[in-house]
Amino acid sequence: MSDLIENILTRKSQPIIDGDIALSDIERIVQCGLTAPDHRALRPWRYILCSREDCEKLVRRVGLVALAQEAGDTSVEEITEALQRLFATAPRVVICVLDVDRSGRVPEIEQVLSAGAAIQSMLIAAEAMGHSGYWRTGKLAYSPLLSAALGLEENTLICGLLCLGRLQKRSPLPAAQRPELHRHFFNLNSMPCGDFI
Ligand SMILES: Cc1cc2nc3c(=O)[nH]c(=O)nc-3n(C[C@H](O)[C@H](O)[C@H](O)COP(=O)(O)O)c2cc1C
Repeated sequence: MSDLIENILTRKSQPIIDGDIALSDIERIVQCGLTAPDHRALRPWRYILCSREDCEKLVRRVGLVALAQEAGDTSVEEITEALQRLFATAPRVVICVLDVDRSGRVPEIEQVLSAGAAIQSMLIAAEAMGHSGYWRTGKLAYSPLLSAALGLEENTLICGLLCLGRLQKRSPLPAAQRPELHRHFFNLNSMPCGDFI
């Protein structure tokens, strides 16, 4: 089996990653994301790299946005805590955003699928390079405060906070963790027909 297939089959997200990775490796990983299938070549994705040192900067920006928008203290606290928790899990976070093209040329769902495909490619690339990753969303991805703090427009979605780093020792994929093929993959002849036949 090729290394690529083996990498995909044994891929495992790592929730806590400690070691940092070189910027050149992150650029390579993002380059892999940019090969995602993309209907009509919209190129709707953007990737914002943040390091642990950027966490406080983001927290400050969120505070300023909240002040300007007169948003409640609790939402600032929630986002601050979520940011601190996020950066405690990994040294680098790539914020994966999708600038949704609403011209109607490509349905939004296809743009979201493309953004997801790009993130999956980045996860696989990171692992193939000996690094680790974890795809997160949670309240941060859907926080208008964080979006504003990042200067994102209204038509922009945060599709993932891709945590990246290097582990001293990666935990292996536990046996039988992956779904069984026969539960998800069917032959047309084994599918029930509707009444129309
Ligand atoms: C769009 C998306 C968002 C996710 N958000 C979170 C999240 O916020 N927190 C979390 O613990 N796992 C999240 N996950 C799941 C993990 O990234 C991971 O896939 C899961 O823990 C299973 O591990 P595996 O990738 O090794 O199979 C998300 C997955 C996807 C596809």
